[in-house]
Amino acid sequence: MIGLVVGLIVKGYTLAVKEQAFLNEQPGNSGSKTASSKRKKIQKSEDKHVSSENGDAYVHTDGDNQMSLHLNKLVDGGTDGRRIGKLFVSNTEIAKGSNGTIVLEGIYEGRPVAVKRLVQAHNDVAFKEIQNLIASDQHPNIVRWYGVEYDQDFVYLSLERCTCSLDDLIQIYSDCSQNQVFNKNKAARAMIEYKARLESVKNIFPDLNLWKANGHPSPLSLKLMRDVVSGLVHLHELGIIHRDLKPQNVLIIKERSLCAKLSDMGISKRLVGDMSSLGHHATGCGSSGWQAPEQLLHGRQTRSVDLFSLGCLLFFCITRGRHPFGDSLERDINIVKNQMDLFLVEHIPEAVHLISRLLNPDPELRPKAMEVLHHPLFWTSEMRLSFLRDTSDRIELEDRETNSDLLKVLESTGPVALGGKWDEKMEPAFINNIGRYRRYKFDSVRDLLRVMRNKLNHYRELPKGIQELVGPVPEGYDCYFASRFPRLFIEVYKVVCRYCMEEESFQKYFKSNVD
Ligand SMILES: Nc1ncnc2c1ncn2[C@@H]1O[C@H](COP(=O)(O)OP(=O)(O)OP(=O)(O)O)[C@@H](O)[C@H]1O
Repeated sequence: MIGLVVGLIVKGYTLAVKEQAFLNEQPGNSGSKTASSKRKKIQKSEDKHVSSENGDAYVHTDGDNQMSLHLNKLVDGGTDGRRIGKLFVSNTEIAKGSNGTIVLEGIYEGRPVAVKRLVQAHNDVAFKEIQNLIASDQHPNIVRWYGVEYDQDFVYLSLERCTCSLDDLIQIYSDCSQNQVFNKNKAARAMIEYKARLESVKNIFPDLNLWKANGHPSPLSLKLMRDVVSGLVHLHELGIIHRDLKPQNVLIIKERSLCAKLSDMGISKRLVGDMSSLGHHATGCGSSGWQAPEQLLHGRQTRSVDLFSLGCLLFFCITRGRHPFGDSLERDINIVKNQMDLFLVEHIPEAVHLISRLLNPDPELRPKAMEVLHHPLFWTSEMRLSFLRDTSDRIELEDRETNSDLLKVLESTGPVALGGKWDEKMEPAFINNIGRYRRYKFDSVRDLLRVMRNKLNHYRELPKGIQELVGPVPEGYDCYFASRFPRLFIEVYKVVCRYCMEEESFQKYFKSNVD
C-alpha cells in the first residue's frame, strides 16, 4: 500500500517535471543556464527531449550537422533529409494532415519515428498535442512521443512510428468497390501515392483476417476495437476529451500482436478539476462526419462526444469501412437529423445493442468508455458461455409457480430470443440425447439455457457424435447455439442487466461498476 502511494506520488511528480521542462523550453521562454542543464538531466532520464535550434541546450555547428547528416544517412539507409537537433527528418512522406501538416519518416536518437511537421503558425496545436501526450502516453493504446524540435518555419513532433492507420487497414482488406467511391475525391497524384502506400502496408501485413466468413469481426478486429476503447478509457480517466476520434487517427503497429493506438491529440482538451464539459468557447473542432450532434450544433463537449465518434468507428470496423450516417457528403446532416441506418450490423445483435447506445442523440444516455470496455461485443466465447451458465443457475432458483418478475420478463423475450420452438432449430439426435435425462419445454428460454448449461458441464460425457455436432468448447459450442439463436445472448444479457446487475455472482461481468 505504502509502495503504491509512493509510486503514485513519484509518477505525479515526474509528470509535473516533464510538463514544466516542456513549458520552459518553448521558444521565447528562456530559462537560466543552471535550470537548463538540470532540465537536460531530467529529460535524459525521461528519454524525452525538447530542444530548439536557437536555445542553449543543443547547439550544433554546420560541421556537426554535416557529420550527423552523413551518419544518419547511413543509419537510415542513405535516405535524403536533414538534421534538426536530435532529430533526422527524411524527405520520405508518410501522409499529409490538415493545415499544412506533413508526416515524414525520421530517426530520433537511433529509433525510427514518424515526424509530424506542423507550420509554426499552428504552434498552439503542437503545444496542446504535446501537453496531452505528456499526460497520457504512458499507455499501450496511446501513441508515444519522444521529443520536439523547432526551426524557423516548423515544429517537429517525433512520434512512435506506426505502420498505418486503422483507415488504411480497413481500406486494404475490405473489398474495393467502396474504396473506389472513397478514392474519387483524391487528386490523381495523391491517389497514386496513397495506393502505393497501401500496397506497401499490405506487404507488411500480408494475411490479416479482419472478418470471419459469417461477416462477424474476427478476434483480431475485436482486439483492435478494444484497444481503441482502452485508449479512450485512459484519456477520459485523465480528464482528456479527444474530440477528433476517427479511423485516420487510430494508428496500427505490430508489437507482440497487432495493436491500435490513439493519435492526433492536437485538438484534445483537458478538463480541469471536476469540470465535466467544455463550453461554447472551446477551440478546435473535430472532423466532418465523425462528430456528435451536440458538437455540430452547439459546440458543447463532454466525454460523451468521443463515445459518439466511437460508435461510428466501431460500425466502420465491423462493416468494412461503411458509416452509420451514410456517405461522406451527407453524414453531418444525417447526424443532426438523427438519421442512421444500422442495417449492416443487424446480423450481430451485440453490435446493434452497443452502437445504438453510443449513437444516442442524448449525450447523457450514451454509455461511459469503461462500460463499453466491458460490453459483451468484446467478450470471448468462454465468457459468453460462463455468463449463460451463471444465468441458468440463477434462474433455476426462481420458483416457477410464483412466476417472479425476472422469470416472467425472461420468458417474454422468447419470441425474439428463440424465434419459435427451440427444438425445431436443432438436430433430432441432439433432442433425443437431451430427452434421455429430463423433459424440457421447447418454448421456454429458461429451459434452453438449462440444456446449454447441462451439456456444457457434462461435455466430456457426451457421445462422440453429439460432441461433433455441437463443436468444441468454447468457440464451436458458442457458435452452435449463436447461429441457431442469434438474439438469445443479448436478450438474456438485457434481462440480467435489469434484474441481477448488482448481485455478487454477476459482478465479474459488469466490472465497470466495481472499478
Ligand atoms: N506516429 C505515426 N506513425 C505513422 N503514421 C502516422 C503517425 N502519425 C500520423 N501518421 C499518418 O499521418 C496522417 C495524418 O496525421 P495526423 O492525423 O496526426 O495529422 P493532422 O494534421 O492532425 O490530420 P487531421 O487534422 O486530418 O486529423 C495519419 O492519418 C497517419 O496516416
